[in-house]
Amino acid sequence: MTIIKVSDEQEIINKLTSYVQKISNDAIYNRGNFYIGLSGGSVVKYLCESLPKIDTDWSKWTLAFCDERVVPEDSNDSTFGTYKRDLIPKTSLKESQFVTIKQGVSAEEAAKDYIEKLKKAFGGDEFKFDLLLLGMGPDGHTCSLFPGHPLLTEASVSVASITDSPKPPPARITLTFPVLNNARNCIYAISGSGKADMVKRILKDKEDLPAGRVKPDGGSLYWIVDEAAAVHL
Ligand SMILES: O=C1O[C@H](COP(=O)(O)O)[C@@H](O)[C@H](O)[C@H]1O
Repeated sequence: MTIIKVSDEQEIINKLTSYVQKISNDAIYNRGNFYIGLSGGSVVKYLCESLPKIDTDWSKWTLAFCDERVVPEDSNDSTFGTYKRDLIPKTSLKESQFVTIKQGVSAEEAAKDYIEKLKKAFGGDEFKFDLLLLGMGPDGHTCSLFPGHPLLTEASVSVASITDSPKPPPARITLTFPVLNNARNCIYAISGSGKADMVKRILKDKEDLPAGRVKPDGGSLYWIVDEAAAVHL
């Protein structure tokens, strides 16, 4: 694990730009395509600023979601809806390159459908992402994997549904830990004093909280943390 301390949010964006550029171009050079998993929450604004600065072959990108809220695409809570509005117009990405959730169905059905869509995208049932871009809530959750929730030990499915998310909206789908820990690279982008206590509990005190369980098997893990969030490290 590499912890990268930066001064502020602008530096988080700069670091993301250089890391994603390198990882995407390596993936395209070595395997001909690039599979990335995007998160929601505060990470969205960083990515909508950093990704358009990247020099890459956008046509080789497939973009899926580490988790997604089961809401209409035009809802402010829809993670895809936000990237569609704030990222796509700034790049030459096409909407069809995003693996999106089925609309108008239950979380359970959306999760099952998402597994099928990922199988098509990856050409098989091993979902090996080149890069997952992750956020962490002040309670230590990542994706839609919350402290103390039974989904933390879910290993029978690659994408699970949740209808009792402690953070609204309650219905979501999420990648499970076996998929997260099968990624080639995972990057957390964390900012602000509101995350400082949790950053310390996970990175210094090594408490067993969901975000700390991301340890890609044979892959690389980076935590980009700004000064305010890293204050207790
Ligand atoms: O609800 C969610 O929360 C986490 C963390 O969000 P943040 O705003 O505290 O950064 C996010 O990573 C996840 O994708 C999202 O659905």
